[in-house]
Amino acid sequence: MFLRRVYAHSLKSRGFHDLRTYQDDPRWPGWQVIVGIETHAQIKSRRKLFSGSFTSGVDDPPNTNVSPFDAAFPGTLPKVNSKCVDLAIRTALALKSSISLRSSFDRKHYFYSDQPLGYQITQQYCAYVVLLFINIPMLIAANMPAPIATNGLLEIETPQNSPIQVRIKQIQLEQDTAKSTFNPRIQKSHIDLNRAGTGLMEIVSEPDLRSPEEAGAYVRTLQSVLRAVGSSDGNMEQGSLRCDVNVSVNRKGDPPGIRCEIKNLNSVKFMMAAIIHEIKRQTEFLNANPGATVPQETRGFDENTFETFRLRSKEDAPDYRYMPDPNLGALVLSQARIEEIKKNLPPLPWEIRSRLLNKYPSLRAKGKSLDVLLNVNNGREVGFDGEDSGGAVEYFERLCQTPVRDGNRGPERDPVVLLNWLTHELLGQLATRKETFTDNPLSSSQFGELVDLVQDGTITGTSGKHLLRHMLSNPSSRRPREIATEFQLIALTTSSSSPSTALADSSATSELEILCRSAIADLPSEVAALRAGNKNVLNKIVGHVMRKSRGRADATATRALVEKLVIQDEQ
Ligand SMILES: Nc1ncnc2c1ncn2[C@@H]1O[C@H](COP(=O)(O)OP(=O)(O)OP(=O)(O)O)[C@@H](O)[C@H]1O
Ligand SMILES: [Mg+2]
Ligand SMILES: [Mg+2]
Repeated sequence: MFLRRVYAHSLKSRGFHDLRTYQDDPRWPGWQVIVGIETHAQIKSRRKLFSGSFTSGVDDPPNTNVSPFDAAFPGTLPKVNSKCVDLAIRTALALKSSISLRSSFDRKHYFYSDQPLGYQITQQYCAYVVLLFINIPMLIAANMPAPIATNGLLEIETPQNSPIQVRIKQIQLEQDTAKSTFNPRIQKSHIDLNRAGTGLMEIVSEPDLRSPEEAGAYVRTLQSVLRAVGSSDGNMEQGSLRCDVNVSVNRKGDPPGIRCEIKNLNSVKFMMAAIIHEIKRQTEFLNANPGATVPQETRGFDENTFETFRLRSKEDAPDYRYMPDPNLGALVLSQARIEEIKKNLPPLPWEIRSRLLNKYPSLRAKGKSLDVLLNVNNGREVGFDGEDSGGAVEYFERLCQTPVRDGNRGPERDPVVLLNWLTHELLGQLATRKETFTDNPLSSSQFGELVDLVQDGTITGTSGKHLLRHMLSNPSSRRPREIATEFQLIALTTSSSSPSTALADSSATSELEILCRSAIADLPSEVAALRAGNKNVLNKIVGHVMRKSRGRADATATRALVEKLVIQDEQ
């Protein structure tokens, strides 16, 4: 009993007090997987954390945004950028953390070419002097962890489970490093100091995740929170969000295993693949070495082989020689400042989600697409005045309104159809162009009209996608109907199933008939098979017509017409 209590206490002190009930996973039966994630999110501020120089985008020429402090010139001093602090407070409030009214900065020493100062300024310990009055006054230098926020909570959802509460251990402010690139051809390293000193938030989760899927959901949810509060772009591809993932395995009923940390993962896909490989590697090791524990290591991830590899063992772990930064005083926050930021906190993803579901109940079945929408909802400009330049959610809500065109009310729009077009087609095509929602040049009235044209049969779905591609490449204020007419995208239909549009005129009808007749002439053996009762070949004939019409033929109308013509010819 006593030992059990001691064991429970030791787990609790290591952050495991909330161990969830064991759930067997058929991919690794008998094993429990534990994952904790350290996320580094670049703070979305115009200036760096401790210097006045601007932060850089990916396209900035190397070494253009560098102050003497960023380049570690002797005699230069850091000065905290209060905007970065405010954004960290926003994040902490969104993650339901307790904010330290007094925190401090430390130096974490290591020597690397992308680290001009020879140390990184971060938040690790608080070495201030505490006066204790017991019998005689005692002076104690307390080494207390002092990050800006601790004890947070983030609720995540996975399709398999009910919502999971992931505890956030701490949020700390720190500097980003410079970037070094090695050119093997000329055997030279190049250093770009643009990133040096950019503000980062390290957000550390407790070991509350139990599968690669939960880890993926955690990072995606965190991304949407950071974007909603405007504290980070959270863009993994561009490096504004990077994850170190800690993985351990233990047999059912055993205490948690020894963790290995996989560094610097820059996509959710790679992170999940790294976890899967670690589970395989660690369980194989434990099966092959009964009674042993997994050696604690820091590992990297090879994006080509999808495997992790050893970087260093615990024994080789560097001694960072943490010490308080003597050039930076304590970071003292007033309750009033925190309250002010709280008052202006924009709605959080889960609040927006439930508001949208209330307004459009049919979206309940579209949970995944809704998450995509919330995740890209970062159109707003960062500012504390509550100004909103319009994110993806606002765009979607504008789309859902019944349009009034030329004084007439348009058709009622279906939120499910609009969400599909927005998340699959619009975001999909933007992604192939390496763009994000903020680059979308289509107004909500243009995009809404485009979807209306497809919905009322004026153009086919295929033509709708072509039209969208064209409008993304050639931004203008022109109406989609006008462009569709100019490019002859108007659907070819039969007169009997003519859509409610004046544009599907009789010439279009005859064009479809001509195309169907020529397909019948081109495919005699398929026509013979159709006559013999093989309905499957109909798809081939319809496909032929669709191709010849460059996607303008309406599939249902074409099907009916081909059948009719084949039967007619027979008679
Ligand atoms: N047994 C375990 N299995 C998996 N993850 C664990 C386990 N124990 C702790 N963790 C996770 O490891 C992470 C530890 O991060 P933390 O920043 O506290 O320390 P660190 O990795 O030692 O330091 P550094 O910031 O220098 O990398 C946390 O996310 C925690 O949840
Ligand atoms: Mg850490
Ligand atoms: Mg770590």
